[in-house]
Amino acid sequence: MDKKQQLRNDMRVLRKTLPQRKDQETAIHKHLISYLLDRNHKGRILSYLAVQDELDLEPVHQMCLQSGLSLAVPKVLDWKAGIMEFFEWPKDGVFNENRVGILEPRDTATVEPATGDIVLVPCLAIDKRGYRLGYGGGFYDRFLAKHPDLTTICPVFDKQFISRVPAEPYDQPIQFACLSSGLTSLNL
Ligand SMILES: Nc1nc2c(c(=O)[nH]1)N(C=O)[C@@H](CNc1ccc(C(=O)N[C@@H](CCC(=O)O)C(=O)O)cc1)CN2
Ligand SMILES: Nc1ncnc2c1ncn2[C@@H]1O[C@H](COP(=O)(O)OP(=O)(O)OP(=O)(O)O)[C@@H](O)[C@H]1O
Repeated sequence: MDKKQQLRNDMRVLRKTLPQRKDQETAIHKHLISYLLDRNHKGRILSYLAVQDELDLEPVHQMCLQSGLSLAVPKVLDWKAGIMEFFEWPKDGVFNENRVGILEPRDTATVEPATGDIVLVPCLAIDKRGYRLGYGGGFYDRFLAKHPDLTTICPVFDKQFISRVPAEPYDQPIQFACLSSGLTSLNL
């Protein structure tokens, strides 16, 4: 098994037994919400709907909807080619479950990302250079390569912030990690 796959397996196991998971999650929500409100962000938030033991961003979504911030989540368009796009949050609450159990908007419009939009990127692990480990589909790498002018933030549990993620030439580094201690700049 290659290094990346081994690390994926290890991080999936680790994610199941995180210490103070709920406390960390709550702290991360607070930091993200303050960041979005303090910056008076007017663009879109491109978030994700948690699956398995992923960090759940529900309170952040609630804040976006209450504050009138425009919120979108991904929908996989082509599993083989690793293509996803973002779709507006459905005000009618209608989602479909995709083949790996992730909820995706059913009927809403696709969004064309604009400069400065904020992407909250799910990950299994991230390092201080901003290299991230996902499930291996290359969905975010392809999406971010097409849209280099977005602000990227990985919300992560402390144990997911690791010393080194093996990086490939196509890996798109992430700009910030949001940990329970706050937002930290990566890629330095
Ligand atoms: N919440 C969330 N949404 C997301 C992503 C994500 O990482 N998290 N994605 C980020 O890319 C895209 C979907 N990509 C995914 C790719 C593989 C698996 C996954 O669980 N694969 C299983 C095999 C499951 C199966 O085939 O039945 C595995 O790897 O074991 C999940 C999401 C778009 N939406
Ligand atoms: N911009 C790209 N163009 C073509 N292929 C790409 C691109 N980015 C990634 N890939 C392909 O996607 C595959 C998976 O990449 P990687 O292992 O980095 O996924 P990941 O970042 O863990 O997953 P995800 O982004 O879905 O969460 C690689 O085999 C790679 O060849």
